[in-house]
Amino acid sequence: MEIKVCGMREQENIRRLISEVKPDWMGLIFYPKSPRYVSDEQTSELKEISIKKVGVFVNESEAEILRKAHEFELSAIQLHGTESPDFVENLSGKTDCELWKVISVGDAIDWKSLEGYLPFVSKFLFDTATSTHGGSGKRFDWKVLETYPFNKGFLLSGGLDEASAEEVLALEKQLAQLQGVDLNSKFEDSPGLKNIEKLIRFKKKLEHS
Ligand SMILES: O=C(O)c1ccccc1N[C@@H]1O[C@H](COP(=O)(O)O)[C@@H](O)[C@H]1O
Repeated sequence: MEIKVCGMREQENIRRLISEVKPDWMGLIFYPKSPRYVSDEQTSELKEISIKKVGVFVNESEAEILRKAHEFELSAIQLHGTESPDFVENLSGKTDCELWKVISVGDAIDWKSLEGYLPFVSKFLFDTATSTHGGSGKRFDWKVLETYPFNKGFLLSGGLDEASAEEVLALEKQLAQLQGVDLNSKFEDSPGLKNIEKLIRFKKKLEHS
């Protein structure tokens, strides 16, 4: 099970994340309205760090996404807005980064509407639909995923906390396409500052259950 820790930006916090938690991915949020926003001033301290970085974008222009991907040496681009399949197709021709499309989940998911993304994305990421786009700390009802019809892997997101580990493992038994989890606001002491001890405990629970 992969672990992505999102919304990182403080140097000492990142150093501890890499050495003590060792997640598979670290997320940098490039959505200006987010309290976890990473600005261009942080480029030099964040580019050359030894972990795969995912840039999180919300309805950002293609040029800006490509610029940030280059500047911050991203391995993946997480499209967290209402980006269309055409937008994702165009972007896929211009970058070597993995593309992840976020699906905002309300009461139900229209699986047909995801088909257009399939050739261009490495994975989907399911998050709770909210007006802030993400980082809400709110969970959706995971039952809607039980009818997931594709082979494509996905990450589970939206309000995951320490207590979610057992349920995540139960869902993994049901759905082989569940590749990993995305951890964010429920593991924070303040926006953008993760509680390393909570992350370590969560990872241990995933590994030892
Ligand atoms: O965290 C944010 O501020 C944010 C803002 C806009 C888009 C995405 C954002 N974060 C992503 O939100 C999900 C779920 O986070 P949470 O666990 O509910 O806090 C996660 O994928 C983050 O990458």
